[in-house]
Amino acid sequence: MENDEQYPEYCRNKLMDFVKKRDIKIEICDVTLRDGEQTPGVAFSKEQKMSIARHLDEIGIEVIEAGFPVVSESEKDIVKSISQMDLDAKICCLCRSTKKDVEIALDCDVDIVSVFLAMSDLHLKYKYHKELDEMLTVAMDAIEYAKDHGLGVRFAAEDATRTPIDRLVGAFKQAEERKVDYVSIADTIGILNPSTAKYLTNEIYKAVDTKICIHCHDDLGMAVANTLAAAEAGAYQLHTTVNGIGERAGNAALEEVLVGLRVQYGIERYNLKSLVDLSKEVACYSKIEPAINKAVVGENAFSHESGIHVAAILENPRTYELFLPEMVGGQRNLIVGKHTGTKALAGIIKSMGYTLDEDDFNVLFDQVKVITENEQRSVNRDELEALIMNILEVSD
Ligand SMILES: CC(=O)SCCNC(=O)CCNC(=O)[C@H](O)C(C)(C)COP(=O)(O)OP(=O)(O)OC[C@H]1O[C@@H](n2cnc3c(N)ncnc32)[C@H](O)[C@@H]1OP(=O)(O)O
Ligand SMILES: O=C(O)CCC(=O)C(=O)O
Repeated sequence: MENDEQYPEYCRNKLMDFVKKRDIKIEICDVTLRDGEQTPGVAFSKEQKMSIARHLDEIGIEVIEAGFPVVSESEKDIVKSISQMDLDAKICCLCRSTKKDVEIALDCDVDIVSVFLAMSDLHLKYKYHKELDEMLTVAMDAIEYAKDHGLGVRFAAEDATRTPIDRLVGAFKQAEERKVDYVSIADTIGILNPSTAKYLTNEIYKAVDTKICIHCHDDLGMAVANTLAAAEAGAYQLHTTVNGIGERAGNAALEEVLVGLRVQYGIERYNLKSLVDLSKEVACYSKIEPAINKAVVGENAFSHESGIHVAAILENPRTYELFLPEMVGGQRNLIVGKHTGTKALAGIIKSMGYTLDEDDFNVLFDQVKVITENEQRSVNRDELEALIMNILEVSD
């Protein structure tokens, strides 16, 4: 394989030079330990949460949402323990729009509280059974209380993407008067697409001077695209979870957002080398394996079987890889299957230390085709070696 220094680890999307967008000035707030843990059936232990937090910090994640302390005494203890880990990342926790939740957060020594409030008609009517003004008054009181106690504050508009924009702007302005540090656009039910993510973020960007957060759910499989589209319109804090875990279809996947930031916008400051390890860790603790074809961290993210692809990859992997597996701590797998070609098979057996004469090679190639087609599967390296040994024995 060619090791050509002129190619970097990844291919920059040069088409981005033609796209109209704001300067990408961003930070990441990873919410794996809070929204990620809201995945049905997931409950991380204290040790697991602390280990994930350390890993996120090593990657260079700027803000870690450590939990929702009002959930339980144990959750409160975990959030406090993470706050005391002395990480570079700022530690944030979730609070309803109540003083009580902020008081509990204060006990946890967090840097930032995320005070959330839904303002859509549906949520006001069926969840709170209250008028907007009443809810907003309580929310602003909670925000003032948090600010008075020296906390950083995010005012998060739950279900923002089904809330009238003027109502959203009005509430954000009230929060801004109270000097909140961030306002958050939460796409709670995942209705956005990249066009509307850009439109809504742009409207908020024009109306307020406070940093904007974007929090996307993946109900239509667009959470990562929506997050990046919002960043192009001026969103500053991008919310992610490892492996995209979270409520229902999950959240914007950290690994995809980080690689997206690098490939699309050239943001290189995050240490991506441990993304695959972190994914495995979270998969183990959450007991949820990412899909085999999941971008960046799925088992097939760097697997290749097709003869034409493998033949080219053997010359230079960049022919069929947007970024090299080493960039994210992954590994390339060349698979022997129905679609394997002669160059690929020759390259693979050579890498295993074998060379066969033409007749033996043709026998091996035919055997591989028969097995993979009749049994509808690939051939692993042990089996391939056994086939080779058998052929060599017969021809001796
Ligand atoms: C979009 C999001 O992800 S929001 C976060 C969602 N996460 C979770 O719910 C996970 C953890 N939740 C829990 O452990 C519990 O639901 C708790 C501890 C938060 C609350 O438990 P309970 O006191 O038993 O209340 P319950 O869950 O039945 O109902 C929620 C209450 O919170 C209120 N509430 C919900 N959101 C808010 C808000 N943003 N601000 C103020 N009150 C709120 C509801 O109106 C309801 O109040 P009510 O009890 O007066 O009717
Ligand atoms: O916007 C936020 O910071 C959190 C909101 C949230 O979790 C949601 O609405 O799904």
